[in-house]
Amino acid sequence: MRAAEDAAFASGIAQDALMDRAGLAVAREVRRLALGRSVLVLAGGGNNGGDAFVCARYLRQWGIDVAVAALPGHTEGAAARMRAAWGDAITDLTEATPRPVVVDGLFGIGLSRPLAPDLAGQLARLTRDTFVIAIDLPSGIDADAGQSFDGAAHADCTIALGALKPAHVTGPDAARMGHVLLADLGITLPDAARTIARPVIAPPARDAHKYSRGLVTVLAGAMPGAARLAAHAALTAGAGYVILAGDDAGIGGPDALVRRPLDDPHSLLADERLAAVLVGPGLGRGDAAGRLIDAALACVAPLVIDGDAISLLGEAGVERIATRSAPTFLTPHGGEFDRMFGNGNGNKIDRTAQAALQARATIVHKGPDTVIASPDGTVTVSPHALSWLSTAGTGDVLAGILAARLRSGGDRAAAEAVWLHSRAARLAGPAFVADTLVDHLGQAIAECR
Ligand SMILES: NC(=O)C1=CN([C@@H]2O[C@H](COP(=O)(O)OP(=O)(O)OC[C@H]3O[C@@H](n4cnc5c(N)ncnc54)[C@H](O)[C@@H]3O)[C@@H](O)[C@H]2O)[C@H](O)CC1
Ligand SMILES: [K+]
Repeated sequence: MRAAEDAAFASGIAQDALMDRAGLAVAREVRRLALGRSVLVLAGGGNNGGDAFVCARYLRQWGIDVAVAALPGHTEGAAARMRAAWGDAITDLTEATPRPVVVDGLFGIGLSRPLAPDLAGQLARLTRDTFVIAIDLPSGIDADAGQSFDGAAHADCTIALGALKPAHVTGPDAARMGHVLLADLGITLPDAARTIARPVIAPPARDAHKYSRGLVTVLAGAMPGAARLAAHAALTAGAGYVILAGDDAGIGGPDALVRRPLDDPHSLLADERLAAVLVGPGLGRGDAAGRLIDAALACVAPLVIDGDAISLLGEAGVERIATRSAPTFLTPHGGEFDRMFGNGNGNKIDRTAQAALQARATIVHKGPDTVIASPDGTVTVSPHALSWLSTAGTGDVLAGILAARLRSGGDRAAAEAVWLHSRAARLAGPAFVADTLVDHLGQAIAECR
């Protein structure tokens, strides 16, 4: 955002004009949301406060009852000019009284440390039992989502200026934003991370057959139920033919699943018609698991690696994955990700993007926020998973959907899979078992027209 602003200034856009756009965009939303109620605008000393003064000026101009409480501000620059242009009463934060609608314009992306306790206390006092609209970010939040500070504000609605920042979509503070709206400032932004959108999934071609739709082989291990669940999800999510390979994989599951023994995994995976191989769900961590992983890594088909397989491969697996000739997809949750890539610094977006480059693989880093990063640098964030998804088996379903989407989804397969999985969870309603997700995949796909 800083770079985009600098480029806009260099191209001749005046800082005052940009601040006016920002403040006006906020004022329009405040007018819409306040519904005639009186408004208290909190203004900080920097540019976030500058936006707040612009907002207050427009609200006053539109006849809305608005008061301003501010921190001491800079004496020059755009923010100081906006403060001067307000030209009306300004109270100290400690003397301000709450109003039904509070606009939080204390700090935005310039925040570099936690709010001082007395300031955090004032902010909490003024935002209790009021409708809070945050300018760019609730004050006290690290915009880069690198860390989570004590004393940060919360909002009912956050108006992100120009672009979503990492904290809007990832990390624990994403839950403090309320409803996030994005205001266009009319400046050019680099092609950075995107949030997920409903994919378009075409029906199979008129002359489609089971192999053109995609042959998927799922390798079963110590807990064959997990592999069966993944295989069932793959069948339902659009694969033409699904093989469930394993010693006792023959119990239960749909009759359309084709069962194969796993006595010779190398020749099983040598089938040139394979659209995808999935290894990991319920694999276990014994010697047999290691041999299956070796066979899977050696095969020339696109490969999805999930669960135990990621943990078993660990750090040493990164290089082995990077040297594969066919595309590889990893679907770790946080713990599995850390086991393979370490739990280094930075937010989830940056860490996942870095890992994708290292492993030359597409990584679906799961959690309440799922980050999908490809080796070509593309990043897609799915910000708000349903917390009901946090049960055993839902990851197996995701891995199966992903394996199924690889043939027709190509580069978009991972985003398609995450969207379908998340949508199926919403359709399943609360308190479902993972198996139930599979029953809702058809409806989720039907929505992707
Ligand atoms: N650049 C522009 O013209 C526009 C920016 N927009 C808005 O500006 C903010 C970012 O503004 P900035 O001045 O860089 O920072 P803040 O207003 O967020 O912070 C001000 C200032 O406060 C100091 N500071 C940092 N942490 C603390 C703390 N914990 N306690 C006290 N003081 C702190 C630090 O010196 C900061 O510089 C952006 O979010 C937008 O709202 C607009 O988009 C329009 C154009
Ligand atoms: K703010």
